[in-house]
Amino acid sequence: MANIPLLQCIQLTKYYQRANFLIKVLNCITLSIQSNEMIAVVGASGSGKSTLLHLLGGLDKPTEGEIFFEGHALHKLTDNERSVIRNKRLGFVYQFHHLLSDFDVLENVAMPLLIGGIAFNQAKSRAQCVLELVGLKNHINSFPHELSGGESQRVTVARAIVNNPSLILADEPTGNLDQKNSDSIFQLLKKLNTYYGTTFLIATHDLDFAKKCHKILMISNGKIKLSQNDSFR
Ligand SMILES: Nc1ncnc2c1ncn2[C@@H]1O[C@H](COP(=O)(O)OP(=O)(O)OP(=O)(O)O)[C@@H](O)[C@H]1O
Repeated sequence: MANIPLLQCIQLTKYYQRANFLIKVLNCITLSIQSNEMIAVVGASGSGKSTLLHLLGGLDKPTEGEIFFEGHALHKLTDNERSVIRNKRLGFVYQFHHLLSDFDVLENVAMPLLIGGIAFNQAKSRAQCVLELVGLKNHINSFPHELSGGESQRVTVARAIVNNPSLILADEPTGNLDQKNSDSIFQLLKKLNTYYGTTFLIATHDLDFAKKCHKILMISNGKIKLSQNDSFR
């Protein structure tokens, strides 16, 4: 029997309003993602990578089509219902780190747990474990402005995984990093994929990064092509 996909979208279409007309960014996309996959999303600038991630992560609603995540029909839920699922089951990693500047690293990472109603001490100790996992135990009391680009990105990854999500959507996670930091972020995501079974969908312009993922999803002219990565290592 075929596995039930972790995430599935059926005939997904997205239009945006631009001045007096509508632009169609995604055109009738159908896609299934199984647990444990690590998929790179590639395509030219403006092709719709972020748009796809936002729709699949329930941050925005499609104009047409259906999205199912762990059996939930995201397209039918209210904003509130989607945000509950996002907080519990999904993690997001952005290129621009979106760390809260008035809070230290530990508090930034603990924040999703605190928002989810977890007691402070428990949230803090879980955040501490995750920061050790991403190699930042010496920075738990640093503030975002005291971190390098690579360290900030590790904090973002730590914050994304603190809830133990089944799916992480990463938008240009290595966009502003040098090769060494980019490799190290890839190794970190790969470790989470291998040891914890976390599924990843990663929008990237970095083709070397993409070549190291299990599959590559190419967006062009509103359509997608998902292929097994022959050069997967
Ligand atoms: N909220 C919005 N309103 C109107 N148009 C939008 C909106 N968000 C994105 N777009 C347009 O949709 C298209 C796809 O944008 P998107 O950000 O998804 O592309 P992308 O592939 O992630 O680009 P990049 O690689 O440059 O980050 C672009 O033409 C963009 O201008």
